[in-house]
Amino acid sequence: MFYEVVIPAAGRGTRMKAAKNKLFIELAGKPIIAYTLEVFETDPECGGIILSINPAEEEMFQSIISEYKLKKVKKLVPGGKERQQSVFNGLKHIDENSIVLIHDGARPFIGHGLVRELADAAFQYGGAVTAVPVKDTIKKAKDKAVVETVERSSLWAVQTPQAFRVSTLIQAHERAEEEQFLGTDDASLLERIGEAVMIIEGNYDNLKITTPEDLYVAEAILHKTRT
Ligand SMILES: Nc1ccn([C@@H]2O[C@H](COP(=O)(O)OP(=O)(O)OP(=O)(O)O)[C@@H](O)[C@H]2O)c(=O)n1
Ligand SMILES: C[C@](O)(CO)[C@H](O)COP(=O)(O)O
Repeated sequence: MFYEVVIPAAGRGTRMKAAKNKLFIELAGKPIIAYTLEVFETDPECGGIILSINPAEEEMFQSIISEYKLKKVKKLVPGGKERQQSVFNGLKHIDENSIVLIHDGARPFIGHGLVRELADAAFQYGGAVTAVPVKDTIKKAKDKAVVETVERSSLWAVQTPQAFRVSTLIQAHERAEEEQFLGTDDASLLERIGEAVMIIEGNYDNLKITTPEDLYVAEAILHKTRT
């Protein structure tokens, strides 16, 4: 299934506590964002990439695009204050009759197989996310006092890519904006307006590089995939 992708890359990386956008941090000599972009660059089914960025970082992104010969990056658009706004800004540049994938710049370890499964599922159902079964016991708490233990068998830790029919996702974003709803992922915007979202089981390697210790894990995953 032919698709386009929006990559939100305009975050500040607050939790990484680095002096720069965490997407410029290098793993084995290559910036994190270059790994992420290369997955889509090398997938024949990907028609184009829209990158949402902080305009102050445009030169850095352009230099990575040129160094890694990323020809599918069609446009750099300004990101927003929140991830949701960065995605919405990118979405405005995607053909409304197609399938779009939304994928965090900070998740470099995805493969073509999963990407294609998601695009196919979005064509069939409207929305699809990749997720892994939750491994820990999850408790709800108020002021650190436990309120309840949530039944784990139905819990999934949701990742990106998330794939959608473009018209459905635009409608969901417009409604969220009108109603000032801010979600932590795009699928939640579909869920709240009653649109279907299917889960495609992914893998635990699809790490979102968020905090400093994630860099050690990322190096290990990279090493594993190269040996
Ligand atoms: N206003 C924002 C916030 C986040 N992102 C992007 O969304 C993805 C997931 O966000 P996260 O991992 O939370 O990144 P940051 O926002 O950079 O991190 P933090 O929340 O620690 O500041 C990242 O690729 C990030 O660049 C974005 O495009 N625009
Ligand atoms: C969309 C997401 O990757 C799903 O796991 C995640 O929620 C984005 O990161 P954030 O830390 O919530 O911005």
